[in-house]
Amino acid sequence: MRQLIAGNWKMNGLVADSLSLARAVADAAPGLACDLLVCPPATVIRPVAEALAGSVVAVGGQDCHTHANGAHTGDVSAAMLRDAGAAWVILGHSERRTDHGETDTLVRAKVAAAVGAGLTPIVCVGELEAERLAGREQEVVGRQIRGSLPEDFAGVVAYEPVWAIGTGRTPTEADVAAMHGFIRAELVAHLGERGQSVRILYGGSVKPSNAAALMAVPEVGGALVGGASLVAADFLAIARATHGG
Ligand SMILES: O=C(CO)COP(=O)(O)O
Repeated sequence: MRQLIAGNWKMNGLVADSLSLARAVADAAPGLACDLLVCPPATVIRPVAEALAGSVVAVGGQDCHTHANGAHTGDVSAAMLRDAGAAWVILGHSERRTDHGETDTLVRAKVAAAVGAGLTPIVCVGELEAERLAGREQEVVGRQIRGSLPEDFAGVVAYEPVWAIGTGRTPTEADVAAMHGFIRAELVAHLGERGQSVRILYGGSVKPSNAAALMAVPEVGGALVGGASLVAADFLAIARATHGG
């Protein structure tokens, strides 16, 4: 399966800079051997999606509510993301889990809402540094997978160790291999045969300098890129580091 390079722009981007970033990615996309996705803030999804219409670059949101509409001030539903031009949505990012107290149960409900609205979910899992130091990373990630993914899950999983996000630190390739192998086994145990075809992205300080090594690790199906996705040249360099298999 082709690797997926997804950019999580987080809370960054006004219309003008978002459009130039999106266009720069789209211009280079036809020559790349991976799938490409950008996830801008909700306010610029529509202009970015319009600018990318007809390109191979997909657009996603960064969160959605569990309900399609209603009295939920400040929230955005999956149907609204879809209506704005998104086809994907990131769910359960550690920043959502930390900043907004999101639980596995809530993430699971959001997955159902996203799929119901026609979006493909990318569900994020990953341990805190203290949990890794205590040797509990597989226990934590296994619990997140079983709690956050419905049994009929057909999206993407992103392994993002919380301590690697925005820090410039990454796990060793051996640690990534061990965790992705563990996640694959958990997916198959939880989802049956369908668990074999779920792409497992790595996220956390992916840069042009480390992308080739990380993307070559077995069971790494691509990357979820934060900071480096805001610079077109860096995001594209990461995309060129995929193995296109
Ligand atoms: O959180 C991330 C992507 O969702 C990773 O962020 P950084 O690439 O900035 O570490």
